[in-house]
This record gives sequence, C-alpha cells and structure tokens, in this order.
Amino acid sequence: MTTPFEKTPGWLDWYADPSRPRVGLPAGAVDAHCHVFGPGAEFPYAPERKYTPCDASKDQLFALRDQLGFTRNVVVQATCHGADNRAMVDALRASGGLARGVATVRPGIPDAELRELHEAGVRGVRFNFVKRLVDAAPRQDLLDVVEQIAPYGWHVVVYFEAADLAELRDFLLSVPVPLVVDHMGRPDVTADPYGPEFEAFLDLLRARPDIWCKVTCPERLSVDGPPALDGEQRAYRDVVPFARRVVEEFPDRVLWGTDWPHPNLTDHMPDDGLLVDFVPHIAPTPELRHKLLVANPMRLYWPDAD
Ligand SMILES: O=C(O)c1cc(C(=O)O)oc(=O)c1
Repeated sequence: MTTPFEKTPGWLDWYADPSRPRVGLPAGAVDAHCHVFGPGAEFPYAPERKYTPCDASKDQLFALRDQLGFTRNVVVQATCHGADNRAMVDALRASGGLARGVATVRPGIPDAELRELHEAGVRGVRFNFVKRLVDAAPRQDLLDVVEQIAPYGWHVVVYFEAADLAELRDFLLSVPVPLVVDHMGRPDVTADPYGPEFEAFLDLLRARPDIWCKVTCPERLSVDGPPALDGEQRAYRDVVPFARRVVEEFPDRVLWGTDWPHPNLTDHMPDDGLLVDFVPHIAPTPELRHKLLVANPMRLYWPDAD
C-alpha cells in the first residue's frame, strides 16, 4: 500500500537493521515507550499534526520487540495521530495482551469510548506541553479529562521541556492521579546534573510518591554523542549522569523504552540494539535493571499479571 502522505522534509526513517543487544535484557522486559505511525494509508495522520512521519506499523514494532528481546510494549499515542487512537488501539488488539497503550483524548469523550479503550489495553492518557508538537490545551480541559479517566485507574503521561517546569509544577502536582514524566523532563545535559535545573526536576519527583519517570531518549538529549551507531558501546555519555541520578534515587518508579520509531530526530537515527546496550550505563546492576525493565512497568501496566 502506498502512503498518501508526504513526509516532513528532512525526516529520518527508523533504523532498519538493528543489532542484537550485547548485554541482553532480563526475561519479561517491557519497552515502555514506543509508538506506531499509521500506516498512513490505513490510519491517516491527523489534520492538526505538526509533522508527517514515515510509516511505522505494529508488525514492524513487534518485529523490533522480538529482535531486541523485549516481551511487551507500551504504545504511546504519537502526536501526529492527534486524538485518533485507532492505529495505537489496533496495535494493542493485535498484540495478544502483550501491549498496553497510552491514549490522547479530548474532554467530553463518551464513557463508552473510554471503556472500549480500557478493554483494548489503554491505561493512561498523554498530556503534551511541548510547543513544537501540539497547540496548548486549556488546563481546565486537561482536568476534565482527568476526572473522566480517574475511575478507570489510569495515569497521566506528561511531556514537557525543562524550561517549562517552573510554570507547570503546581498544575502537575494538582493532577489527582499518578503521573509519568516522559524523557526525564528533557534536561539540558550541558548543565550540571547537580545544578538547580535538574534539582528542580528531582524535586518534582520527590513531591509525590506516585510520580514516575521515563529515563529515556538519550539519543534526543545528548549533544556530544557519540551516537548509537557502528557498534558504539558508550553512546550518549553526557546523558548518563542525569539518568543515573534518577535511577538511583527512584529505583522503583523509573521506566525505560526505545522511543522507536524516534519521531523528529534530525541528526541521526540510532541503532535500537545499541540503545538497549546503553541501559547498563544508567542502571548498572542486574537488580536495578530488573526494576527498570520488568518490575516497574509490570506494576504500572500489568498489575494483575503473575
Ligand atoms: O520529541 C519528540 O519529537 C517526540 C514526539 C512525540 C510525538 O509526536 O508523540 O513523542 C515523543 O515521545 C517524542
């Protein structure tokens, strides 16, 4: 099927032939942050999108899962699909219970639709505050959504830039369901990991015991590489001190995922196998890796599994 969409100029497609991770993942590992894009011919991209990606289908996601050695996925609604969750839900339904989802919904969504999303495996909604990705939603709309999803036991995944945290903090802390912060709140990794900016982020995590953090996206945050390419085993070392601080202080509420197919990267597309090889740098012991990759995501997304 040819796609009716033209990719954003300069778009980088995902890496087609990832290596097998050297270290190996613990049994039952969860890729807790990944996306599907389309395919556009089947699941059109949203009119309000800020970018048009390459296609990245559920079958390609599941092939990556198997190649890397993951057991499960958490598929996060990508902004290019707006609040049309069909592609993500289709992936959940095809996964045989091995995928959970995070949706984007608008206030006033009929309860029957929420129930359907829940039955498909959705366990959270995503609020995006990154201005290049979405137009700002009124805070009251977001709180209205929270009120609707709370009875399902869902959480809210939030994506924001470090520079916006001060302004967002009170609002975030007022959200009465668990929060999951995407990509460590996007720290400036040229700053001091013990400096005021990252300390403010850690203070957010300290403020409530039900705020989780994805220690993801070194490939997005790194500014001096080296990138996860050509067998590089010490990729993105400038990100390591930040991620390690989070893992060490909050070992029971950190999550990790590939972020495949890596929307909006502009300088390189990582080899996902090498990205997995990055994990031991931020979670240096088997115990920490088991929490990060298995115990924590299972507690949040599959609490009833054995
Ligand atoms: O930084 C990004 O560009 C980005 C975009 C999206 C999305 O468009 O949903 O999701 C992510 O996790 C990261």
